[in-house]
Amino acid sequence: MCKTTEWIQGLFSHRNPRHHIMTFSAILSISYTPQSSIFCTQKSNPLSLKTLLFPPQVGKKLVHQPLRYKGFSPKGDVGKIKASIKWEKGYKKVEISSKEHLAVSLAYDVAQLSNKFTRERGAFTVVLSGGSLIKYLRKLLEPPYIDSIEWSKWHVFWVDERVVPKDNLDSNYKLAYDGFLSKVTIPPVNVYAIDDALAADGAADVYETTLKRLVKSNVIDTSTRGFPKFDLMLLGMGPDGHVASLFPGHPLLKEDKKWVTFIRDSPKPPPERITFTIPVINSSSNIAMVVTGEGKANAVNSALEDHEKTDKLPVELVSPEGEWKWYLDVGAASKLFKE
Ligand SMILES: O=C(O)[C@H](O)[C@@H](O)[C@H](O)[C@H](O)COP(=O)(O)O
Repeated sequence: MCKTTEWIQGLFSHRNPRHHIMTFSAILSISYTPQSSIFCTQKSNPLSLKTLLFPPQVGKKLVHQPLRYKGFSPKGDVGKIKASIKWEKGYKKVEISSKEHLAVSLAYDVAQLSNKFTRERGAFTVVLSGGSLIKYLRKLLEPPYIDSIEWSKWHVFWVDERVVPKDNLDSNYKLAYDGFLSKVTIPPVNVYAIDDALAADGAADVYETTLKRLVKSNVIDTSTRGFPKFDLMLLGMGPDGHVASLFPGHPLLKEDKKWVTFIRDSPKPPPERITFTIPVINSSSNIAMVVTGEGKANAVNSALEDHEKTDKLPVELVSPEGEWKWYLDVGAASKLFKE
């Protein structure tokens, strides 16, 4: 159930001088209640609200003002602002909030999805990233979630992993284990770490074989194109727009057959990694993009604007079959909604 204290909805068109017409539907809310869900459909009366809040003469400028206009302060925890940005497959949902509120909202959404998939499929397949993502899962370790989530139904994977021993400080498995997995009751057999005894190519092959087995036994769903369809993929993004271990300009971005591949020249250390490919990422039922920090503002802006480009950032190749929601802090969102 979506509980929202105040809704402002405006529908508008914006002509991007560099490209062509983009249509945004911006939905702004102020709320202190963690009410959002990737599936949460907000009920409002756009016509009357539009008439009330955006008089007919409203143009581009006013439409871009609400972030400042509503007294949105980068320092104050004023609640969150949402925007739903239209794109060819529906809406990219965007939430902008403080880092603390981001963690609250993310936990709420993950718990909703866990309930849904556990009920519908008897399993919940979750893909983790490395980096700061793990710390944003921290609210799941607190009541009410820690006691109410059916952890035994979770199956945990990594969208990418560094090819290092599991007890190495660089290991994404170690990061997730120390910060999250060791504190919940997911059966160890449902946690799919890489085989750290193998080199990158072997580890990628073995990981793909594991995925194939789990697709066959219906633990992992399948997309119409025959790729594994994970229930929820939790992605981070680098300042250069990389996702998983798919980096700008790298040939791996074009991989369209393999499910899992490897890289030996990652520009972000350590150099050897395995990674899911773009078609696997795009087959997801839900993608949650968790992006914080001003250093990522340009890449965020690029990814959320809908104009045509030839040289796309990795994040701009993400185009999930299912739902797509962005969780941004004020820094990462600082270049959005600007003239
Ligand atoms: O193994 C990795 O390096 C990560 O999986 C990587 O893709 C990460 O998710 C992004 O770089 C964002 O990391 P931050 O959130 O820490 O910036």
